Amino acid sequence: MEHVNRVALIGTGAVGSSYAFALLNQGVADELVMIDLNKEKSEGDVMDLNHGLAFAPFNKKIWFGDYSDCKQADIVVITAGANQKPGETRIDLLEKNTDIFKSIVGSVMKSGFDGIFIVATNPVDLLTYMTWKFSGLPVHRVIGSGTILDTARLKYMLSEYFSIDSKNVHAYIVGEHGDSELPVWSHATVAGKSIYERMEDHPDRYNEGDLEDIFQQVRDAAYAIIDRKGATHYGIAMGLVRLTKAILHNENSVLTVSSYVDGYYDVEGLYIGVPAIVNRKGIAEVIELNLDRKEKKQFLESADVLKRALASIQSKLSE
Ligand SMILES: NC(=O)C1=CN([C@@H]2O[C@H](COP(=O)(O)OP(=O)(O)OC[C@H]3O[C@@H](n4cnc5c(N)ncnc54)[C@H](O)[C@@H]3O)[C@@H](O)[C@H]2O)C=CC1
Ligand SMILES: CC(=O)C(=O)O
Repeated sequence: MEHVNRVALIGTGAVGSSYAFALLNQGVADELVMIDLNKEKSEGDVMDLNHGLAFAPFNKKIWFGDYSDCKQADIVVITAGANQKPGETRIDLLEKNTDIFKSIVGSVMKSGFDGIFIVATNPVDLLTYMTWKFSGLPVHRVIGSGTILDTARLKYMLSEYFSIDSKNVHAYIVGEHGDSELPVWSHATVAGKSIYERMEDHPDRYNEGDLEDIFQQVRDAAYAIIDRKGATHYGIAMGLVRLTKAILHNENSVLTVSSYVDGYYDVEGLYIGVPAIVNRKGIAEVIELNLDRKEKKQFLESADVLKRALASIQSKLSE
């Protein structure tokens, strides 16, 4: 009998319901079970999505469920928890969301789940670490969305700046999904040329100083969107579907996910956004880029921000 791919989604708020919608429209996964404390809203979403099935690429099964449904899930995606209010950083959410995760991850594991976790709730690097600790699963089967969204934002903005299709732009944001993240300009390419070479082709059009402005817009994008509409959800939802597809379709895709690094980049025992090969087993390999001196310093500073935040919450692991 053919394997039926099941995704269990925990948290069906702005991010979760957008993910469900994108998953359905892209025809990824055979079954989707939606779980949330807010039963009414989640049930409403399930009804609404089911009414769109006739227009989806192929038929799916979608239902409002409970933790027992996680037992047969290939992937559990967690988007539950508090989001940032205007002016709040992602790290400000740490304590509140760690408590929520302790209960959610405990309930998922109690079901007998033995698949792959994808975490999107903020602060995502730290909650991915917590999910790993609370679940006891191997590190390669606990993945955070990390800087996939920031990398997508960077590709979009570079594509606009250079007037080149974003598919021909290769550039990564790494580090914390948050204020200390950094761009890896030393490995950025546009139309097969290093970003700096491409700028030299047209010195009348391009200026290296513009790169800092582009990066700042990427780093601060969430604040800009939250100020305008209260939350960001479409971009991350599409990124989560991309990640789900890379796993279920065994794609060996390179994505800047939050991965466990221990000894890589001199960082020990931390989840942080780095390029990694993702396939049916989860994270198959973390790619260690040859960062230049400035980037390495920034990366270590970003890891330090995460390390300090983690230290402030260590007691939650032994409670
Ligand atoms: N990693 C990334 O790039 C991004 C992450 N996010 C994060 O995603 C998270 C969710 O954001 P939104 O969807 O905007 O929030 P939201 O408030 O719209 O939805 C959160 C949902 O979680 C549910 N929930 C809370 N506690 C729960 C529990 N114990 N069990 C089950 N469900 C529970 C709520 O009922 C609600 O439906 C936030 O932490 C936000 O910062 C948002 C955008 C991008
Ligand atoms: C909210 C958030 O983490 C983002 O849009 O990047």
